[in-house]
Formats: sequence, C-alpha cells, structure tokens
Amino acid sequence: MIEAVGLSKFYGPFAAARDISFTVNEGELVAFLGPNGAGKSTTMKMLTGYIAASEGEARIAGHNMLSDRIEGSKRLGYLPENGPLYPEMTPASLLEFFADARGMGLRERKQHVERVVEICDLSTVMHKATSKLSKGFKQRVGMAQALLHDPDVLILDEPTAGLDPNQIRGVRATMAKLAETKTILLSTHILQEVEAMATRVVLINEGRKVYDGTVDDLGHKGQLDEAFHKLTHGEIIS
Ligand SMILES: Nc1ncnc2c1ncn2[C@@H]1O[C@H](COP(=O)(O)OP(=O)(O)OP(=O)(O)O)[C@@H](O)[C@H]1O
Repeated sequence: MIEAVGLSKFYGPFAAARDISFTVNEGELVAFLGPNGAGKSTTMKMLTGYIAASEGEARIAGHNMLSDRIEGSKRLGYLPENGPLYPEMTPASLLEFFADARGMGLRERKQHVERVVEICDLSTVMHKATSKLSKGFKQRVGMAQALLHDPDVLILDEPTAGLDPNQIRGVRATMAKLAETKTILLSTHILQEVEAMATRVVLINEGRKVYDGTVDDLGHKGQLDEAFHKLTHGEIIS
C-alpha cells in the first residue's frame, strides 16, 4: 500500500535521503525511526507527493505520487510534522476548506466533518483560530484533516511530538483504533510507542536505510533503545 522505490532527495550536493526502498503492506503499522535529521520527514514528504523525489518513485495504493498524485491522494491521509496547514483558519473553516478541495458534496461533508470531530474530540475548539490552540489540539486538528476523507492509508509524521502524557495517551488510543482498519506509516522518537503498536520497523540514519524488519528481531522488550543506538552508530544487529 505504501511503496518507496529507491527514493533520494538532494539539496545541492547534500543527500537528505538516499536510495530508500521499503513497503508497508495492507493492514500493517510500520514505525519509521531515525535520529534527528536522518531524513524521515523528507522521505514522508516524497511518499505523499508533497515534494518531488530527485530519484526513485513513491507509490500509494499502486498510484505513482508524481504522475498519478490525485488518485493516490484519495487513498491517503497525511499528518505533516508541524501540524495542520493554514494556522490562521479555525478548525471548522479548515475542515470545510479541505472537504471542498476534495470535492465533497454538502451532505457527505457534514457526515465526514462530524465523524472526525468526534474521533479527534474537537467540538470545544471548532471556532478558535488554530494558531491559538495548544500543541495537543493543533495535532488533533492535523489528524482530523488527515482522516477527513476516511482514507485507508495514513502517513503520520510524529503525531505525539511535544504532547503531554495525557494527550499522548489520547493520540495513541486513536491510532490503535485506526490501526484496526488502516495501513499506517508512523514516525516517532518514542520507542515504547513502537513496542506497543508497530509490527515492523524501518530505521534510517544519515539518509540511508539501515534496518527493515520486525520489532521482535530488533531487540527484546525494553531493549529497543540499545538496538537503535547500535544501528545509528554503524553497528549491525545480528
Ligand atoms: N529544504 C531543505 N533544504 C536543505 N536541507 C534540507 C531541507 N529539508 C530538509 N533538509 C535537511 O535534510 C536532512 C533531513 O531532514 P528531515 O527533516 O527529513 O529529518 P528528520 O529525520 O525528519 O528529522 P527530525 O527527527 O528532526 O524531524 C536534515 O539535515 C535537514 O536539515
């Protein structure tokens, strides 16, 4: 459902991502890990068609995200790293705007907006400017926008970054529910989150993939941090 095929992104001579290939199969929740600056967001942006790859191909549900982006986007929900776009809009107007952009009719729009407002628990903030909301609510607005068209594929860039423990709990519960029916690629720095939810891990370091395998093969419970440290310091996990 999510395919990275030899994806690279160059900024001048600097490679933010280099020859990254992996797939996320239907129904999987794959954790996308790597130290700060490893190239996770860059790879996710290429996968969503948000930026063009310098080399390689991104496919969502079989659709090439450069040549067939509109069809691919119908199947995809994307939570960007910095929360929702257009912070000056209220959640209500932002969701209206995205519903419009996705060509939803009035009745369909009402149903979808009501559904995501409930999933993301947004009813109390619908008419406040998004820029004035707490980090947790901003993330929820971003999540609501990603879920608005009920996509079956989700790419979520650090959905729990900067949240307090209660908010993290809430977002995790939402993700666990979503994982029952959707295919998810999730970037995070929280390794307990990986142990709790992911079936597989793709780990990148300095723009290159260094691990693609099951959580169990990466390390015993509670030892993922050691495996992470080794893989990002040039060691191989045997
Ligand atoms: N537009 C750009 N121009 C130049 N360099 C960029 C650009 N975007 C990203 N980079 C660089 O590419 C590298 C990878 O960045 P990226 O944001 O993908 O990392 P990341 O793994 O998501 O990091 P983090 O965990 O901190 O969010 C970084 O060194 C970053 O500075």
